[in-house]
Amino acid sequence: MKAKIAVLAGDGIGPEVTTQAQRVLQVIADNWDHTFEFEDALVGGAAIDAVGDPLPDSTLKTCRESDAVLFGAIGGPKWDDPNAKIRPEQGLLRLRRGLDAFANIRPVKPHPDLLEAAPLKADRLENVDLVVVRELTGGIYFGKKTRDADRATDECAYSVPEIERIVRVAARIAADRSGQLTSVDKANVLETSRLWRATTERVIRDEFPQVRLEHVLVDAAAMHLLQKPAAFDVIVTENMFGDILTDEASVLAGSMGLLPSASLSDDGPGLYEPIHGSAPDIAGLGIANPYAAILSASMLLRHSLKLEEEADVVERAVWRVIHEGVLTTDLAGEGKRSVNTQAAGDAVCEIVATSTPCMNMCSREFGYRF
Ligand SMILES: NC(=O)C1=CN([C@@H]2O[C@H](COP(=O)(O)OP(=O)(O)OC[C@H]3O[C@@H](n4cnc5c(N)ncnc54)[C@H](O)[C@@H]3O)[C@@H](O)[C@H]2O)C=CC1
Ligand SMILES: CC(C)CC(=O)C(=O)O
Ligand SMILES: [Mg+2]
Repeated sequence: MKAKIAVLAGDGIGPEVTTQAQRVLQVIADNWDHTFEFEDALVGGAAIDAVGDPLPDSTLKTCRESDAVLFGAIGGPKWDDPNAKIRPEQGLLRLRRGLDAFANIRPVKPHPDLLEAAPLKADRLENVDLVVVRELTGGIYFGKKTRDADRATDECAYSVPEIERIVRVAARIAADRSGQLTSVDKANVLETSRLWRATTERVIRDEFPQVRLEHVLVDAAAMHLLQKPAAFDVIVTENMFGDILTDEASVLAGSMGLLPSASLSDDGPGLYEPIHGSAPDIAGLGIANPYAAILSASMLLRHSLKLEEEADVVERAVWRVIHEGVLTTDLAGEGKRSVNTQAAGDAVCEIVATSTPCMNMCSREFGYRF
C-alpha cells in the first residue's frame, strides 16, 4: 500500500524517539512492499523558534492531507516563561482539535520480564491489561482562560454529544474485550461530571446492553489503579483525568517510555504519540526509551493503515527485545547494564526485518496487541 505519514517530532526527546519509530516503519515498508511517504513538519517549541507559531497552518495542512500523523513531544524549559502568550502546548492542543482527534486510546500492559523490578509488588501487576479511553478535545484544557494579577480561571465544559461519542468508542472497545467498562468522574462535586455520568449511563443502557458499566470517582480510581490494577479493563474518562491517570498507570508498565497512544477521529488521519512529554531532564543524552514511540507507530499501522499483521510484528518485536534485556536506563535501573536510544531502535528494527506475519502467534495473552 501507499501511505502518507506526517512526522511532527517536536522538542526535547521527541525527535530522538520519533527517529526510531520512523526507522521501524521504514523497515516495515521495505519488507512488506509498502510505500510510506514521510513528511516532516514543525510543531511546539521548534515551531515557535522557527516561525513564531506552535502549530503553523502549513503543519495542520500537511497533517490533514496525510493518512496518519506520527508525533513526538513538545515543550521544555526554554519556552516555560509563565507570562508567555505563545506556548508549545498550544500547538498540540490545536492539532488535536484541528484533526478532531477526540478519542485518545492509551493501552497499559506490563511486560512480565519487568515485574520483578517494578515499584509495585509483582503479584499486583500480574494480569494487568487495561485501556484508558480519554476524551481529548474538550474539558478544562480547552475552556476559556482568564488571568489577572491576583486571580485566574480555567473553564471546564462538556456537551452531551462530546460525551456520547467518547463513551461509544470506549463501549465498543469494552464489548470486544471483557465487557467491563469503568467510567471515571468527579460527580460528587463537578457539574460536568454529573452530565458525564448521566450521559454515560444512558448510552450504555440504550446502545450497549452487553457492557457492564461501573462509575468510580477519580480520587478513588487513582488509588485503585495502584492497589488493584488488574481489576480494570476499559476506563473511559474526561481529558484531564485521563491525562493524569495514564501518567500514574505508566508506573504499572515500568516507565513513561513504554506507553503509546492513538488519538482517533470519526474520519480523517489518526494522531499517534507516546504518552510522555519532551523529558528535558534527559533530552540530548541519547538515552530516552523509544519503545512508547515505536508502539505508537504500531498503533498507526493497525488503526490508520489497517495493517494488522505488520502491527503485530512490531509489537512482538518490542515484546521480544524487552524479554531479551534490551533495556534503556529507565527500565534497567541506574548503574545497571543498559542500551541507548539508537541501540534499542536497532534491536527492534533487526527483529522486524527478519519477521514474518504472525497473526496466529500474537495474542493479547502473550505480547502487546494495541
Ligand atoms: N504530549 C506531549 O508533548 C507532552 C508534553 N509535555 C511537556 O514536556 C515537558 C516535560 O514535562 P514533564 O512533566 O517532565 O513530563 P515528561 O513526560 O516529559 O517526563 C516525566 C519523567 O519521565 C521521564 N521520561 C519521559 N519519557 C521518557 C522516555 N521516553 N524514556 C525515559 N524516560 C522518560 C522523564 O525523564 C521525566 O523524568 C513539559 O514542557 C511539558 O509541558 C508533557 C506531557 C505531554
Ligand atoms: C501536553 C499536554 C497538552 C497534554 C498531556 O500531558 C498529554 O496529552 O499527555
Ligand atoms: Mg500527559
